[in-house]
Amino acid sequence: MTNNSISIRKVTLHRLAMTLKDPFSTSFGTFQEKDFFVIEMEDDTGCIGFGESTAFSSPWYSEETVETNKHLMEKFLIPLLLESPIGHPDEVSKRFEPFRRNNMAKAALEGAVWDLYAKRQSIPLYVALGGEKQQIDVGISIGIQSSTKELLRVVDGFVNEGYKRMKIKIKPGYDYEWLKEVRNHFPDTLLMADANSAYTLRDIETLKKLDDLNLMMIEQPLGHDDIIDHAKLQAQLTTPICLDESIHSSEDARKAVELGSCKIINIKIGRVGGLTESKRIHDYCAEQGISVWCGGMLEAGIGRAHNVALTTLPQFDLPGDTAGSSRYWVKDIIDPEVIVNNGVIQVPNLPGIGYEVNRQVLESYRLDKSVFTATNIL
Ligand SMILES: O=C(O)CCC(=O)c1ccccc1C(=O)O
Ligand SMILES: [Mg+2]
Repeated sequence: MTNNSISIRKVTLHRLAMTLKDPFSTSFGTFQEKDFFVIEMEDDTGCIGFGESTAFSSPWYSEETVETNKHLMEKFLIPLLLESPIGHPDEVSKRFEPFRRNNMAKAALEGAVWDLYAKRQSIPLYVALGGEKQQIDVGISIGIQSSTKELLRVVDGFVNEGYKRMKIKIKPGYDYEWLKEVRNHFPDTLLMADANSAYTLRDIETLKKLDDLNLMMIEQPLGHDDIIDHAKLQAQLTTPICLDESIHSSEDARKAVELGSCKIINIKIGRVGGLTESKRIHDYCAEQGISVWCGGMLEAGIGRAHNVALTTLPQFDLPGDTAGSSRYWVKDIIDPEVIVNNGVIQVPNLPGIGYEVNRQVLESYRLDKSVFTATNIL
């Protein structure tokens, strides 16, 4: 270990409950309450880094939940971080490797180490990651609506706000006809669909019809754990398939690309186990000429800031789902909030994640707090 290595002295888990301004519906369920952890990590010099957990309360996007995140962090992952100094944030995912999966629990802690690492050097997190962009283009993800009229109204609002592309959630019975209405009203808008695994190959005729709508891509139409059927489907569609749920690592990305299961990958830091693995997928996709974009998990400000930093890497060549704080929250936990102007976020040139955590607001949402130090876990 060099004397630059990071000795973590204290990890605080703040458990927060926030309520979305509007319910958000997908093919698998409706979200309004968001329960998650803010990870506060302090080193032996008093420097502090922040991370945010992305699992939901129910295991319907992936098998992880807020409670499994808590279990993994408290019992297995935090003790590993407190055990010995860390030379570089890239070592964190390596250190977590003995424990299978649980990527969102790992990513929440790893994100705090990355922020801490950047803050110790007084450089922005995006610079520490090797990012280049000073501003990033973003789109928005639109949940399932009650009527086509309502869907058109919502799309119109976000088009007028300047978001760079509209992603519309679909499910069987809420797909072609609904999207055709949107396409007819917005002939030149960049549109895509996200099925969250709601279809099977038996639905191929419906999925092929979507080829008429000039969609940028269809995200995760088939099984959450599938790359075989997606390859069969991609061979029969002109619209590119983008994988979300199926990709948990750079190895998954390689296999999916080699099989022809997708032409685009949605990178979510939580789903793939952290920023180091996100970068690895990014680098592989850059080599292969595969487009990537940054997905979202309805994050509060800290998770959102991590997404902004990651998106500055060059192969993030399509607008992601990182909408502004005000799309989700009455009051976000960071100052300033993430602001989107005409579909563009200005990347902050401040140390670490580049946004201040507002302790007063954080505490107003806090249900619980637990503290771990090198001594009290022994
Ligand atoms: O606005 C966001 O943060 C992304 C919203 C979104 O599409 C989503 C929200 C919850 C669970 C899964 C997904 C998804 O990308 O599939
Ligand atoms: Mg998705």
